Amino acid sequence: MTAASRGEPESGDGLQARIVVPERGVDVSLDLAPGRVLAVFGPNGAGKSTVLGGISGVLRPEEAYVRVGSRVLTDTASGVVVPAHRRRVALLAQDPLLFPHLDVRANVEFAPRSAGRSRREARGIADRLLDAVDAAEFATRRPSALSGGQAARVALARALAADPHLLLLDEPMAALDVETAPMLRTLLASVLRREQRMAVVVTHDVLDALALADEVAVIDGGRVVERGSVHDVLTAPRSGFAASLAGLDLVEGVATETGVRAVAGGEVVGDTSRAPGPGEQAVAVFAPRAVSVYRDAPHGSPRNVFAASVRSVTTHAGFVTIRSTVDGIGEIAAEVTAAAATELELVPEAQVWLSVKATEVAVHPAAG
Ligand SMILES: Nc1ncnc2c1ncn2[C@@H]1O[C@H](COP(=O)(O)OP(=O)(O)OP(=O)(O)O)[C@@H](O)[C@H]1O
Repeated sequence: MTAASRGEPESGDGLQARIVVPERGVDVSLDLAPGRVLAVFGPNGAGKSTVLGGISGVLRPEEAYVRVGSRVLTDTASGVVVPAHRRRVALLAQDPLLFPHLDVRANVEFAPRSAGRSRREARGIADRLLDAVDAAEFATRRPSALSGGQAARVALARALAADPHLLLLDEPMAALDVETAPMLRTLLASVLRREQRMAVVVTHDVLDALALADEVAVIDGGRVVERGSVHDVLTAPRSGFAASLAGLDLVEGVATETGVRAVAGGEVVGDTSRAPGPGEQAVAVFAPRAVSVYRDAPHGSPRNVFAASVRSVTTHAGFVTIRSTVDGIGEIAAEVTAAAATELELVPEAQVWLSVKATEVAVHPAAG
């Protein structure tokens, strides 16, 4: 069976991967063009690390096809499995896993030396990369004398020293504190851009998508449920998970002539110019700040008016987010100013009315 007959492109310069691990409920196909960065999101246990393991070769899936550029690294159908260390695929996880007995420079020199580079060449590569990740001053230290953020930068330099065709980052910022993470993110963004690296970044932080990625994939329940440019996924999400990343409200259901009939029976009316045909799976998406909150039923005739019960009230930078439950629709978040929240006495269990103008609601096809 050829790659094409399995529905996979046969050649190309980018990444083509299908990872199937039935005992983990994972069946994921991913592709990526050269020089592009993909951010992968998904709930805990969705299968993100399993996919990276399959691509990097540290995991041997039952069924897999991995091609990076013109090299087929795994093809279980024809028995091809290139060992992890010969893939030119670098996997960088939360734990930097530096060699404890080597100093920082020797850690970075290790890959070029193993690839047959001279001592002088390896030294040049290490010094350039340590400089790029702003770690030149630690060159002679042992890993045990580095902070978490310093070790993460050295681990990045070490990964790049192997000149990988593909860089896989598994929550690279997760173990870092709130001051170090933005620094590493900025550094990673400039390194990836400058070196035109193809990379897949698994993350829970939308800032990583904004700073590092060109494209986003959402994995849920072992499947890719949403895929698109960072802009499209964050401005017009099609899954509840992507909507929560983007900070938008999303109501799932089926398309009607005028909007979306939610699973629980209520209807949200909206702009249907990009909607699928009536009866198809659809989502209604709107911004919490487009939701008006009242204590009494509003007058006039906005199309979407819902009686709601406040569940939680949280504040952020002078704005207040009110999450409420609406019968027949589900949970809706509204954002108001702190002044308005005080005036309306918005506290948990308050009974309120929510209204959203139909022109503020985008109706489009639901995710995969
Ligand atoms: N070593 C393992 N052996 C068996 N099952 C595993 C193993 N590692 C993960 N799993 C299971 O495989 C599924 C996918 O896990 P995976 O670690 O890939 O998810 P994830 O999306 O990376 O999650 P997280 O965001 O929590 O890191 C889960 O159901 C998990 O329990």
